[in-house]
Amino acid sequence: MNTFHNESAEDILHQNSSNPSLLFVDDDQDVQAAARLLFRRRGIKMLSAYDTQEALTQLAIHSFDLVLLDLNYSKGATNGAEGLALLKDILILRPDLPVVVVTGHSGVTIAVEAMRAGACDFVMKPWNNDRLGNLVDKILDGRKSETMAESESILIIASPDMKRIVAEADRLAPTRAPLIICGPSGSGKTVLAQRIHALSRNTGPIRMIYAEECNRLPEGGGTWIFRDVEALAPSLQRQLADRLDGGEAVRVIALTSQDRKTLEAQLEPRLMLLLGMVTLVIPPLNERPDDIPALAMHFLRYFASRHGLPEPVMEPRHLAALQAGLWPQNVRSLRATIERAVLMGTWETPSESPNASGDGTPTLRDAERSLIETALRNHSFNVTKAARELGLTRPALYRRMARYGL
Ligand SMILES: Nc1ncnc2c1ncn2[C@@H]1O[C@H](COP(=O)(O)OP(=O)(O)OP(=O)(O)O)[C@@H](O)[C@H]1O
Repeated sequence: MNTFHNESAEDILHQNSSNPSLLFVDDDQDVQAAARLLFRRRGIKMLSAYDTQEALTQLAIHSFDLVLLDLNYSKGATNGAEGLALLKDILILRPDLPVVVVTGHSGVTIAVEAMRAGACDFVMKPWNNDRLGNLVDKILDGRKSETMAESESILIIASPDMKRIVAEADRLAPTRAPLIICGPSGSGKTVLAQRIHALSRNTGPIRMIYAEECNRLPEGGGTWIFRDVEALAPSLQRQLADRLDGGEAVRVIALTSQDRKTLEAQLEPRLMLLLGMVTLVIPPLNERPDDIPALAMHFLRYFASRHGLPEPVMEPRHLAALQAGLWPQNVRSLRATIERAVLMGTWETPSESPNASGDGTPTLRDAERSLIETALRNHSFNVTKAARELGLTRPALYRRMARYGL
């Protein structure tokens, strides 16, 4: 794992201060360190992300005023594809957030492509400290405060299946085509529909309609997302078909946990024909285990930050157990499991926990864990200071933190 945590405890402490904050996305630790020094001197809070997924998680957790974006994060990558894809995701999530591209390897042509895609400026590496500092000040001065992103709209994708589905969704998003999204409960149909709306040219509102509770169709345009579309009353199905047939300026995205064939048997044939030009099918989570590590890391960081608790260390055996797990509600179940792990501070289920002696009496392990936790909290998770207070070396403290999932 990389150094996502390096300054986060300190920075999280300051997150309520009125200083502006920026997210610096770059895989190079030296570059991160140089930037941190520069912005600290200028009174700007800086958080680091070392790859795409960390950047998305940081955006889910914090409210930033600016993103500085290198365009390559994997070893040897120079074509800027990773950065351009991340830029697109950032602009979907936070259309108003200024993004400045800071790049060396990719060259000016790709930096210009990034500006065409929505970046507000670019700086070549190695940068001139005064120039970069002044550019950042200028952007921050002209910026009104940003509202917090909804973590719920973040879509983490790692598996080939999801990459293919999202690429197809992105391709169709700017059209007015109605869509059906099939997938079991909690698999991500709603987040995908939100992404399609965000990428569409539709400036109207997004309306989330629970088909079962719907007793009349909404008025006005925008994107109408029907959840469990098959539950829409037959009379409303007919009305919807009439309105779509009549060319109403509305984009309909129909979500269902049924497969397409079953849906077809339940929907008014005319409505099925109008809605079902394209069907995107999201597989259950256990059919795409490659998504599990990325989702687990995302939720771990998100909930640790949201609850102000340390992230339990995720060892390979925990990950293997997650990948082998059954997820009746798919990503929703995984999310709940990770939130519980963060809240409990451990991956063990209470019945298996070796931390408790069974009769409620604290064990030596409990006492040690609690001492360590208190020392870490007293020092805002600064490991050096906590180790000094506990009379331990840093490595000895790290070993105990790992043991107790701190
Ligand atoms: N790829 C993903 N990345 C991040 N979060 C996700 C992803 N997929 C799903 N989630 C999260 O999992 C939860 C369930 O997702 P969502 O509501 O989109 O599922 P759904 O298929 O619409 O479920 P239902 O059919 O029960 O309404 C949400 O909290 C959502 O943010």
